[in-house]
Amino acid sequence: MQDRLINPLEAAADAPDANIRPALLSEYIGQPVVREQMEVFIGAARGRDEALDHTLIFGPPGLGKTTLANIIAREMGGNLRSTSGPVLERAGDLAAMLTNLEAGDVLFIDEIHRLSPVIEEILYPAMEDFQLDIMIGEGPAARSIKLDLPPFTLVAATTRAGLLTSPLRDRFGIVQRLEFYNIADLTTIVKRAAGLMRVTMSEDGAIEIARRARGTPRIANRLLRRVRDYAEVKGDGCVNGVIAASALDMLAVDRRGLDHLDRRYIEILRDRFDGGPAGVEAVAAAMAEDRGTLEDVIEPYLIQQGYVLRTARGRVLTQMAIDQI
Ligand SMILES: Nc1ncnc2c1ncn2[C@@H]1O[C@H](COP(=O)(O)OP(=O)(O)OP(=O)(O)O)[C@@H](O)[C@H]1O
Ligand SMILES: [Mg+2]
Repeated sequence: MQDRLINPLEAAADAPDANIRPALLSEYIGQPVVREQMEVFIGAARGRDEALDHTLIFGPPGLGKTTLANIIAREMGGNLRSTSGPVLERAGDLAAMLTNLEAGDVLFIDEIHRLSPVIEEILYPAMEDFQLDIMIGEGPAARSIKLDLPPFTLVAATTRAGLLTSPLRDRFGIVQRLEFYNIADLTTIVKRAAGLMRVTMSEDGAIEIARRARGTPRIANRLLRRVRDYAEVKGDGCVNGVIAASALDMLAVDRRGLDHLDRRYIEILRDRFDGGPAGVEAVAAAMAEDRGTLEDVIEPYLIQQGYVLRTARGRVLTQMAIDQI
């Protein structure tokens, strides 16, 4: 996965993204349903001077979950406190975060599906009644204390909504699912980022990058940086359609936005499993990848684009995949 330029997972090299990450809902491109709903819910909560309901955001990596969490805090005028499921190991870790919140703050828990059951239990009363119920000390000296928490908003993100327990899921008043972006929205995202990065770019340059970004803003921004390098060295610095296309060809990102992992998945399903149906475990083993990577990172886009079907009997390649790959 390491060498995958269009790997949608976040990498250290994406750090400069902080400057191009949208800060307001009006700068959040695409996702019209999510944006419209959040405008209404945030507007209403602000009007009543209440904390926004707890919000769960789910969708494949790189589509803008963390970005949306930041925007919610900003639009609500609260502070954002961030943590993640795997980081919250002990009850005290969560208690410390909760007791430091001020009214109207947003507590952002990334990868909420990786929360331990103990921590989850503490979260329930905190979400429902803004109460913290914890045990202090051990053995005979142990006692339970109850603390009132200020009204806050829990914003949680996950790539695997299916892994959430239903009591946890049910405690979110707002659930938003992010979709892959279409070419038009990705083109706008690329143009906006290019503007902020002071890259000169033509419309067809932006479209070429958008087409190959696998429906994912993080990948679009990453490809933009590499194409800019190419334009500076091999051209006059301007990213036009021709420069973008030859840069992306050099980077082995194909015209459908598929990369070698996507193609390998399709080839394995076609050649070793006769096009399927094949169980996800079997395909993962054949690819020497884990099942989670297949389900989170590779399959969502292939399914959305119509290359692969997920059936009760397993994964099946569509005619389109057989014709094109
Ligand atoms: N709607 C959007 N409009 C413009 N840019 C966006 C949008 N969504 C995401 N981006 C850009 O894509 C980058 C990746 O988004 P983000 O980090 O929010 O993804 P994520 O869903 O949290 O991914 P992960 O699952 O890996 O945590 C951001 O830095 C931002 O620049
Ligand atoms: Mg994130």
